[in-house]
Amino acid sequence: MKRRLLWLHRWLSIGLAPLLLVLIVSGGLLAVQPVVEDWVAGPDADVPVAVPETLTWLDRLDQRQRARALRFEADRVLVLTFSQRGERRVVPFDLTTGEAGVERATGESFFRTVRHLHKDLLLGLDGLVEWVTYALLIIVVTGPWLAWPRLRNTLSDWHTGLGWLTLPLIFLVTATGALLALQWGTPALPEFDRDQPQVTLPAAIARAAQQGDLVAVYEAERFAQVSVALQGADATGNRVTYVVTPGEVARVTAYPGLVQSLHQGTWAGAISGALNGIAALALGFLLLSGTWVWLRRQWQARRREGDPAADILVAYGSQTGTAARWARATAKALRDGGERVLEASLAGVRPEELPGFRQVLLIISTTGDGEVPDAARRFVDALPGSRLSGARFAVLALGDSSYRQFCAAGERLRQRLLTSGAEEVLPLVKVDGDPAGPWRGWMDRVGRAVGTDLGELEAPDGGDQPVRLTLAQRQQLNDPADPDTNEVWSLVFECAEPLDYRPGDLLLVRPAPGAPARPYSIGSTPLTDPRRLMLTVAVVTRDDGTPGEASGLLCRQLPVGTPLDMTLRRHPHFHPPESPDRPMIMVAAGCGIAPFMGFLAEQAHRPRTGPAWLLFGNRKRAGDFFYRERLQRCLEEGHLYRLDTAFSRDADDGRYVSDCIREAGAELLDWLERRDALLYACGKASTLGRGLREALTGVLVEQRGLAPPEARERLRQWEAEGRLRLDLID
Ligand SMILES: Cc1cc2nc3c(=O)[nH]c(=O)nc-3n(C[C@H](O)[C@H](O)[C@H](O)COP(=O)(O)O)c2cc1C
Repeated sequence: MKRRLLWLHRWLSIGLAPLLLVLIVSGGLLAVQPVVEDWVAGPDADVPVAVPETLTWLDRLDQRQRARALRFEADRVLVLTFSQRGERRVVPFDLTTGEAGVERATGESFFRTVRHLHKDLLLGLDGLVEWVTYALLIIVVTGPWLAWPRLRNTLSDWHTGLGWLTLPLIFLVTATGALLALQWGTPALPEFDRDQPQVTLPAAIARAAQQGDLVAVYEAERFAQVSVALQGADATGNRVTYVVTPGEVARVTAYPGLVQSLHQGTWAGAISGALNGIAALALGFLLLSGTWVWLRRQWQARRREGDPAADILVAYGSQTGTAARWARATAKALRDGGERVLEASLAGVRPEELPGFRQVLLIISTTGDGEVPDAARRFVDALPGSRLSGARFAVLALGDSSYRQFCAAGERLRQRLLTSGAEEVLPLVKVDGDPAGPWRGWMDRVGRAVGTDLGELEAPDGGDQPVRLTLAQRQQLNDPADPDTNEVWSLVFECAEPLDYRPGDLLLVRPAPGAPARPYSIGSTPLTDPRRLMLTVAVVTRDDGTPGEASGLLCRQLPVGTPLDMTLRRHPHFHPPESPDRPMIMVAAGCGIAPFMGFLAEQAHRPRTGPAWLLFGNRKRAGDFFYRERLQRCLEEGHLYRLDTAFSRDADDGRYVSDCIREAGAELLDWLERRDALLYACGKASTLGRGLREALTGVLVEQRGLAPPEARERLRQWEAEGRLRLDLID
């Protein structure tokens, strides 16, 4: 329901913005018209002038009966308006002397134009104005259902806050506008024949006095070619309005009527005019601020790293950061060669964008059992059915031939691009292990394909680093007596040399020569002790009940005190925030807590003002609440600002970490959007990965009124911007 309302509110406003703006600005000007006119011309008469005296003055001052309008003002001034050959003249007469004063240049013709603009856009489009008025009423009425006001200094909160604050006023002017469009509250005018001779002002006044109860006059004006509308008073001093047509003298009772005077802001003189003016200002602000917020979001969604006018796209799909690092080196080499390059994660690219580039270079790794990295999955899934003729691409596929499906993700990407009609400009290059050599060969051909001399190529810094570590401690974290829990160990390794790494980097363990390496997140910081490094490892159980090779080696077979050769790999995408005041949210399921113990250790050593919030889920509070005491201490010492837990197999809980996200949705969004927090999540792709995306999508739908596709798009955008960082492995 809320989604539909938001859809209506947004698209009616944006679609009709120019027309709405014309109506709002012209309405605002008309609201202040009486005040401006009083200021230019002087206030109206307090007392009407008797009919015989009015007729005498007209007889004296306008013998040829040319006046179009008359108006008595204070201090005995009679203003006559003449129009001759399309030109309006406004002449004031001092009734004490009978002399004509200086002709006035009133704002009347300006306001007449504005009134026309307000009623029919100067083009006779009163039907269109009518529909736009109903649309504006829908926009105003749907507004309050979309968000509560909040006292925060962002443009979108000003939009909501001001909308709520001025709601009675803006509702009044729009609802009365819609009623008038429906002909409610407008006076019923007598029928008349436009071919009849014109009724003059004195004739109209005389007839209204004879046939009706008019005894004194405030003002009169000819209208609709042959008629006269006049305002005066009856014998008891009550205001009366007459419309005198060639055939009829009609006393109009409903004029101006409550609806009309509410809409025009004339029910309480200058004050009501000012209130309507405020309503118009508020509506104008709401329209512009709402549109601006929307445009800004659109623009942000398209923001990428690099040159907006780039004609070469370097895009990557990376699970643990290698492809991203080589993509960066690729982009840098091309930029150094004078090319205009856009560098982006495939998480932030749509297939239909590819034909817009002269050349598309794709670097993609394979993960899991021949799978596409998480961040690139959406892109690869969207390829079938895309029409990409005109797109020119080359793929560098990273992989490891010890896996059964060597470079399968790169092959799948290439195949789908070809099927969609894209043209492959260089043959696919498959990388086995270290990309340095094959990358240089590929770049030579890339340079030739784009016609640039790439010169000296710079391989990325911080490549894999071989390390020899000795197991120093091993401690089981789950309760071995509880068969409901997974076997998880905390391992501490020592190194003879100080190690250079950051929490979140990876330690690759190859259990036997030729066997695939397994990555483990490092959960310590060199700030505590540069010669020690901590891992949290779950024992993988294979279908036949035997443990996985790498996890079995680390948790069961490797005796304490034994050295092991491993590889340290940078994973900069999953480091704690660089800026010390940037808040961080950590979402961990099971042994996904691994890197965050390092984040918290770093938090304790670096003076940081940005708070840390951990959401942790596992099976049983008593059996596998990993690092419980240490987390408790972090809370007490203030390194952890908040800890939410969920235990799915406890009778008194039964929640998953994704439920924690749903429950804390409003606050979580506040951290992400207003406090510019980073959200990290670590766990299994199949469980945490899916649960987290669904929960965050649900929160955006519920809290921000987005449609699910929009919410998913927002997540994709956050992932592409690096606000949402996932380390998901199966
Ligand atoms: C858990 C895991 C699974 C992998 N699965 C495959 C695979 O199925 N096929 C393959 O060729 N390479 C596989 N690899 C090797 C990676 O593709 C290779 O290490 C690559 O350089 C990683 O790049 P990235 O850091 O950008 O994800 C796997 C690596 C890991 C850590």
